[in-house]
Amino acid sequence: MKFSARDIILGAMFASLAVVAALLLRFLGSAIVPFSLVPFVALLAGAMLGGRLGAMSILVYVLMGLLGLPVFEKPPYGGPAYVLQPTFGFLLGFILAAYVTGKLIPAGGDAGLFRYIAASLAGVAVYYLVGLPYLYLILNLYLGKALSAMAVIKIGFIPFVGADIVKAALASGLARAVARRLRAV
Ligand SMILES: O=C(O)CCCC[C@@H]1SC[C@@H]2NC(=O)N[C@@H]21
Repeated sequence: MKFSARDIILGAMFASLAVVAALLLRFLGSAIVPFSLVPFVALLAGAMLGGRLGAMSILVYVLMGLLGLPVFEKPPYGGPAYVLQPTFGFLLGFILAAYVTGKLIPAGGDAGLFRYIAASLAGVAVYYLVGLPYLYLILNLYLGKALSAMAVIKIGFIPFVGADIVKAALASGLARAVARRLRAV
């Protein structure tokens, strides 16, 4: 897999944006599943950089955290043991979501807004499909909470899905506007 200097700079920028997005909302407290702006960054990375580079940028963010940098939103904020946090599945899901979102948008910057929104919504579906089963497994099998699937949906999906659709729409609008501007120059 080859990346140009431009790819590396863009990937690093989006990894940094994910860090800023996580740090910005730390003050919200330590709910089991926090409100997060990282999904917005992941969808934007996929839509703007394409599947491969978008996913790579979010992978770099997740690896920074796993290596011990305090870049995640919830305590303990980083380190390898974060894989046992109930929300770690969402972080894995963001990598895949960036990939899927980017792959569903044709390169070249002339896709319509509907295409961007559909691709971003597919990305939202992807991170929930990874994040919710992971949340269920960690809460039940590791933390011994005995929660039903419905209870997990009430903690990890219902409070957030509306705002996540808004994030997908905003990421789509921004990515398309930037692509059109770049095509015009
Ligand atoms: O940093 C973490 O530990 C990941 C947080 C995941 C939060 C999830 S992502 C889907 C849903 N939308 C949000 O705004 N928060 C949750």
